[in-house]
Amino acid sequence: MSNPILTIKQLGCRYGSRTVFEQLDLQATKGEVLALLGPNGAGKSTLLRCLARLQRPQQGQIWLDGQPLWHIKPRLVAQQIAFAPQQAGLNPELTVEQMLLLGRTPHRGWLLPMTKADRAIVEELLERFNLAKYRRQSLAELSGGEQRRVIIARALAQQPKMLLLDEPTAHLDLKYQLEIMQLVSDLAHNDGVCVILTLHDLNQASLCADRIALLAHGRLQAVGAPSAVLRSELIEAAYEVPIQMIEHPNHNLPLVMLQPQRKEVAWPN
Ligand SMILES: Nc1ncnc2c1ncn2[C@@H]1O[C@H](COP(=O)(O)OP(=O)(O)OP(=O)(O)O)[C@@H](O)[C@H]1O
Repeated sequence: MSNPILTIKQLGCRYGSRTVFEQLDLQATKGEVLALLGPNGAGKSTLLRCLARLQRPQQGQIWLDGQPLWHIKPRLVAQQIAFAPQQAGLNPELTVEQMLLLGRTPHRGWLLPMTKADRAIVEELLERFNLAKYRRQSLAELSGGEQRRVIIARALAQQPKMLLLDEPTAHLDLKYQLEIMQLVSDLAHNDGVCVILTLHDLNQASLCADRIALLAHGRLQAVGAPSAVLRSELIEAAYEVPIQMIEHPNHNLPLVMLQPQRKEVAWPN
């Protein structure tokens, strides 16, 4: 891989005596969308937290643009990496607008006033995420989907080189799911951002990721293009459930179908 922005070597993480994953090697480049897949508890969020420097791994190393992540000053890390977690701490004092302005902090420092450029970035995001009408409301007053949009918009306000999104489509209706998938693609392919996101919807991953990394049973099981990773033997072993693969009708991409036991009941009309 040429000039990776992110290099992970032999990474291992545990909580107490419980190992979450180990011997994890992975690289990512500018301008790519990398989806992290894996069953509940596989360690996807833990890995994202390590990359956001919120959690120190017990083993291995992470390099950002060739520098060991833990040797870079926190402010410089915050200028380059933005993390949108599954849930933001709800601070009832802060409005949606203030939350987004907070995203500009790494670029201006705590005590410096907002510049016109900071405000313009926040205004554009309020419009883009259809949040302008909620600008003076607190997060606690918003629905789950609206809160997700605020969390993602705040991360974008940081204008990072690497964007980490933990389940960005959770709680979103179809329109916003599609919008997030499109946004992720635009950020990577037009603006050159490296986007790493966790997803539970394997088909969304197939449709929006350039590469997929499959984490299960404490190890990275496979990394590669959707067609290389979304294979029945790999998915069935990772998720421990029988599936069937089909091809998307309009794109040359694999889709994963569940096979529930369904009883056909004839209801009277
Ligand atoms: N702070 C913590 N203390 C102890 N154990 C933790 C902590 N955070 C996570 N774990 C455990 O580590 C494992 C990995 O959790 P993690 O949240 O990283 O998985 P995940 O793949 O993101 O799961 P999900 O898909 O359910 O969100 C889980 O078994 C979880 O219970």
